Amino acid sequence: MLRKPLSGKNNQSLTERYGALKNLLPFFKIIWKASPIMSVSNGILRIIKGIIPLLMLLIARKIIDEIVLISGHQAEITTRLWILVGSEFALAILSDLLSRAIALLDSLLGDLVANSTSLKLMDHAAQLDMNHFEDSEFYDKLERARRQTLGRTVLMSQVLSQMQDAISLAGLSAGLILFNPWLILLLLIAVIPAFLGEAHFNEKTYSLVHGQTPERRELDYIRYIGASDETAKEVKIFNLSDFLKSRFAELSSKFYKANKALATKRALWGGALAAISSAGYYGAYVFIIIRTVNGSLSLGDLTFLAGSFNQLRTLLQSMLTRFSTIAEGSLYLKDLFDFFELKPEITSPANPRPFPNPIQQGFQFDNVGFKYKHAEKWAIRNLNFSLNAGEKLALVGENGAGKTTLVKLLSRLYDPTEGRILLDGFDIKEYDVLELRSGIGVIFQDFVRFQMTAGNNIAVGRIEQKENNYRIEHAASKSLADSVILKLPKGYEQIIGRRFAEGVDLSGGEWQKIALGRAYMRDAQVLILDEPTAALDARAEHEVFVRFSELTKGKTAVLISHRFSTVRMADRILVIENGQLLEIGSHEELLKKEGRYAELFNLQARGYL
Ligand SMILES: Nc1ncnc2c1ncn2[C@@H]1O[C@H](COP(=O)(O)OP(=O)(O)OP(=O)(O)O)[C@@H](O)[C@H]1O
Repeated sequence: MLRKPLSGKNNQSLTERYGALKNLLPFFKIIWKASPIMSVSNGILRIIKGIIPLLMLLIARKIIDEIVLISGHQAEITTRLWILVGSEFALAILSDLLSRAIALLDSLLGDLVANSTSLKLMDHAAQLDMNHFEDSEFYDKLERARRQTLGRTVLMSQVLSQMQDAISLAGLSAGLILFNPWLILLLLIAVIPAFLGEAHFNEKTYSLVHGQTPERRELDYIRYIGASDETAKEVKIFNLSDFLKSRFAELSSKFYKANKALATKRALWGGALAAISSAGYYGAYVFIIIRTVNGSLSLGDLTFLAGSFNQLRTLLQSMLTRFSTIAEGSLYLKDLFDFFELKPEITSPANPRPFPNPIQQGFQFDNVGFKYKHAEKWAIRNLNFSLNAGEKLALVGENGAGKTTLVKLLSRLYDPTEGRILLDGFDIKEYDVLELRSGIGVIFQDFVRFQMTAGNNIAVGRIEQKENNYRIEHAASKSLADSVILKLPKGYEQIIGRRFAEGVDLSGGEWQKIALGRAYMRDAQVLILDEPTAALDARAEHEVFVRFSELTKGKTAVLISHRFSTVRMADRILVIENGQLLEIGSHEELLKKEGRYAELFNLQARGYL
């Protein structure tokens, strides 16, 4: 849990901030891919919308001058005036329609972009190694990349609006420069201080949020354990609610204080800078009024200039402010692209060897050692043994001895830190990793209780066969899961687990029968069962074993168990201690040897283990 203060990361340098703008290019590629038609239409509509402000001001100027002209001589409205007013009206309607069409396109395109990015995120996360998932920095990256899905939709419309405003800006400034270039200078005085203020505070906000990611994850985690189906039982029994609440309050009040300080500063500075901005605007206004009173400008000119100056000020200010928000948004994009940059290390070779079917010789551990990332001690070291094709091997050892790690290495969830594992004489790295995993079925002791239908919970063993009801039901009957499922109100269609409406929870042993069903469903050449019967009652365990030889018939199998009644069914038993091989042999051989296995076996036989 949290140890360090909520200081946030140090400020980004200017180059780092604006350098992040280069991320906009790949971002626009993503938008383009989401829908080329919508992207183009959006661009065209915004160009048209960008020209309208200038056109409207020019017409307004002509209208005023026409009115002044008429009112001196005649009392009737001229056709020319009607046409001018009509044109302005038409432009106003067009502008409104364009705004709505643009908003619609933005939101549709935004949805498409958010969906495709989320899919890409899921896809990429699925390809990464287990190592990544054990790294807290990875989770921070993933979290930042995920959090910004909505922000990115906003970023897209902001960049497009920026382009649209740039078109309006170019038109209006041209008019202003033609009249008096000094007005542009006043305009800059009006907007630059406000922009610098905004830029500064955006940077501070980003740094604060960026630095708070680990704590925000902790906050989310506390919220989750405070109220979830999986934790409710222990939270109540151990009365953890106050403990969790106080941790939540402590963290959230730190967030509040840090955010409050920044928000207050931002408001104060924002107010002062806005006053400077108004002073610049009114300076220009007074200048124009004096020139009009002098008679150097017509009333139409006054309307045009005051209007265009005001619009330019608003435009520039929003563009500059938006620019720093865009720069900030691009920094978040960097988090997303950083995440996509993470590359898995466990990959298939360019020309993989065909996976043997059937396996001829089996696996061989050749001086295998493995250390988990960030761990000091070796989980497995100097491991030499073979797992012959068709053999049933049991792994025995105390908690933490390295049994599960060995299985993870065999299925290439990790690669050995030293030594190699051979399959039919070749390093398992020479085979296609997906084919290798497809040839191996592992049911872990901490198997996942998917909050899905009972049928799908078994089908995950071979998900491409999820429509094959016969195979699913057959697997369920072999693993004894069928008797559990038939009692459920909706049978195989019943959602199990408590997370969703109508979900029905199962007991630990019932879940285990479902998980065992996955092994039958998988029907792989190599079967690995990690504590397959730990939660089963005596009768169910016995029945599972009666079927076990059928399940593993003709297959290579690895069985991890602390129960010696299970272990003795294996052809050979490997006793592992502190990551090293201690003994290997058949049940009878090891008993005769009177080593560790015999000691543990006799202890259990006498009821001590
Ligand atoms: N993801 C991990 N990161 C760091 N160390 C780990 C990780 N998983 C396991 N270990 C460590 O590696 C060693 C071997 O663990 P492993 O899970 O293989 O033991 P095991 O024999 O399966 O134990 P058990 O009988 O309790 O299931 C232990 O010391 C454990 O703490």
